[in-house]
Amino acid sequence: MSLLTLDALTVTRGQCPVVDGVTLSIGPGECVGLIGPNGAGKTTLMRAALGLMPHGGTSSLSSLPARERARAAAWLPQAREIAWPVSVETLVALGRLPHDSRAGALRADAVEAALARMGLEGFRKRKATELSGGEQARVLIARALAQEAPLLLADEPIAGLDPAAQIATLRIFEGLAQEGHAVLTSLHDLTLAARHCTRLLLLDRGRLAADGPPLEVLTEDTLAEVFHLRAHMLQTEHGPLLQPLGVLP
Ligand SMILES: Nc1ncnc2c1ncn2[C@@H]1O[C@H](COP(=O)(O)OP(=O)(O)OP(=O)(O)O)[C@@H](O)[C@H]1O
Repeated sequence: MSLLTLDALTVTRGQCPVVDGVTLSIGPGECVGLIGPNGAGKTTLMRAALGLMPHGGTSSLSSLPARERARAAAWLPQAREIAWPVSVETLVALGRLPHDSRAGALRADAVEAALARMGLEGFRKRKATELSGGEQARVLIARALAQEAPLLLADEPIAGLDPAAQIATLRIFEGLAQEGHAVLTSLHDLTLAARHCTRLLLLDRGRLAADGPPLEVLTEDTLAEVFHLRAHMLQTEHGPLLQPLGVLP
């Protein structure tokens, strides 16, 4: 069973393909990290997969009607804009909007579970616009969790979070996968990617350069070729640890 299937997904900006013929499938139980240097095409790939921008090839999500797609996949964009000064619990409850029956849309237990999962019970009455950047990020993740879609796509969700919140968030994503959901998340911290993801997709100038278990993707050769990074991947009692040593010319 696949929750997302891409076949030769391609996005062209001007003459240049920024996502170039990406074919892959993501199924239940997977926590997939999307990695690659700045500008590699990670955001573009996820937005095209969701049908949010014109593309060539196919995505199993992009042709779905909007409400159906929102029940199939939750989307956490990189830009964390909270437009209105609503309470945290109201904002998280907006995640229920794709569920069209009144009972589904108002299911308070889904909102409560999302607030609890993100450690936000104490914030429920606060205005979301009056929280710190990292707190707002947690609220937006909670809104995506409240959606209870089988697949979560998240664009750099841990950027700007403190170290404990980064690990806690990735553990939540791992937990979702263990419950039978799937997660596709872009991230730049390669150690956390290696520790918390079941699989990594490495994008290099729009092309899928590697796809597999983290330690098979994060080799010293691929780190050098794609990231221009000299680095060691150390195996420690706490799990893998990527030690950057220098930038290659
Ligand atoms: N609106 C746009 N118009 C033209 N080119 C764009 C536009 N948005 C992105 N690009 C280009 O598309 C390429 C891929 O961008 P994208 O944002 O997908 O990369 P990314 O891997 O998510 O990068 P980062 O890690 O920096 O967030 C980049 O070369 C970028 O300059």
